[in-house]
This record gives sequence, C-alpha cells and structure tokens, in this order.
Amino acid sequence: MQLATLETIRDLPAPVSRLDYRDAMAHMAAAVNIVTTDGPAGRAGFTATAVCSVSDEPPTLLVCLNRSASVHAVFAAHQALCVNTLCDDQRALSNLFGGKTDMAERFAAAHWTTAVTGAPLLEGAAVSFDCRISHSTSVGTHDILYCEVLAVRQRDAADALVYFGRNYHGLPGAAC
Ligand SMILES: NC(=O)C1=CN([C@@H]2O[C@H](COP(=O)(O)OP(=O)(O)OC[C@H]3O[C@@H](n4cnc5c(N)ncnc54)[C@H](O)[C@@H]3O)[C@@H](O)[C@H]2O)C=CC1
Ligand SMILES: Cc1cc2nc3c(=O)[nH]c(=O)nc-3n(C[C@H](O)[C@H](O)[C@H](O)COP(=O)(O)O)c2cc1C
Repeated sequence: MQLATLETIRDLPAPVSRLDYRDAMAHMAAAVNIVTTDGPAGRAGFTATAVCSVSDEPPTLLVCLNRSASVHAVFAAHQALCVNTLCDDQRALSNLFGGKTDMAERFAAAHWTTAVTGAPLLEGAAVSFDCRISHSTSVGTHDILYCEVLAVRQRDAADALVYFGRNYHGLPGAAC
C-alpha cells in the first residue's frame, strides 16, 4: 500500500462511515457530564461525553454540542454554562438529560445551586465547572464551545461514572 504524502493527504476520500466512526468511538471511555445553563432564554441541560480540558491558563475546557439539539438555542443565547461531572450514583440523571424528556422533568430530578454565572450546579456531582463561553466554532454537525472556567466545586472520593461500550461503568472513588 502506498502511503499518502503531505501534498496528497488533503485530497484523500473519507473512508470511514458515520456508523463505523460511532462503533470506533464506543471503544473510547469518557466521563459523563450534565451541561446546564440558565438566564433570559430559560433553563436547559443535556448529557455530554464530548467534554475535554483545553488549557490551564486561562482555565478552559471545551464542550461539543449538536446544533440540532433542542437546547442549542438556549446555550447560544446565554453564552454561559456549567459542566457537572457525574458520580456513579447519578446514572438515571444521565439518561434523563440525554433523552427527549421535558426540561422541567429533567431538573426536578435533582437539587441545584448557582455560583457565578447563574448556570445550575448539580448537588452531589464529582466536580462542577461554572463557565462563560469565550468563543465557539462549528465542525460538521456540532458546535465546539470553548468555556473559560470562572468557579469550580468538587466532591472528594465519590465513585466516578464512565461511559464505555455504550454502557455505564462505576470506578471506585480515589483521593485526587
Ligand atoms: N458527541 C455526541 O454528540 C454524542 C451523542 N450521543 C447521543 O447518544 C446516543 C446513544 O449513544 P451510544 O449509546 O454511545 O451509541 P452510538 O452508537 O450512537 O454512539 C457511539 C459513540 O459514538 C459517538 N457519537 C454518537 N453520536 C455522535 C454524534 N452525533 N456526533 C459525534 N459523536 C457521536 C459517541 O462517542 C458515542 O458514545 C447517540 O445516538 C447520540 O444521539 C452519545 C454520545 C456522544
Ligand atoms: C451518554 C450520552 C452522551 C451524550 N453526549 C453528547 C455530547 O457530548 N454532545 C451532544 O451534543 N449530545 C450528546 N448527547 C445527546 C444529548 O444529551 C441530547 O441530544 C440532549 O439531551 C438534547 O436532547 P433534546 O434535543 O431532546 O433536548 C449524549 C447523550 C448520551 C445519552
């Protein structure tokens, strides 16, 4: 097989289908987060595994949000959000915020507080990052939201929740 050179690599066809890509991604373990916002456009939240640390100065993480999600317009309006990373005992919340459930029903299933931006912080989360969205870009079906962290709250030694192989798994708590 002839390898592509730097000059030809941009012209290569995309040989991986959407389903092949998803099957491959199912092999990548990820933390499970509920991403929330609140403000003039209302309260909204969704489950997200596409969350990642970008930089520690300024402290910044990214969240990938599908533009076809019902919550997309609300996040775009507020330009602020909170990433709440779930513990093992919060699997039911992940399903609730990942489905087609009514927004009031999603939030009624847990207790919430606020920090700086007004976005809801989940009681009992492993960690919560209260953020302003500093900028965003669009790639394919998703917006990548770059989020500058304005406040953090963490819970020590709780069992972590991991999404892997299209299923939830618990990890024993550890001192960080
Ligand atoms: N990044 C995303 O937007 C994700 C969306 N989901 C949603 O949850 C449903 C169930 O997911 P699974 O049980 O894991 O089975 P699945 O076969 O639909 O997805 C397998 C893996 O592919 C990735 N993936 C799925 N949908 C994606 C999308 N639209 N854009 C980019 N990556 C995507 C995720 O890593 C996911 O864990 C998905 O069909 C999707 O609607 C789940 C995980 C990530
Ligand atoms: C485990 C899991 C992980 C998900 N991760 C993401 C994600 O990273 N980005 C995203 O846009 N949607 C993700 N979703 C889908 C959203 O949670 C879902 O589209 C969201 O709840 C909006 O649904 P709605 O359009 O019915 O309101 C995920 C769903 C599940 C169950």
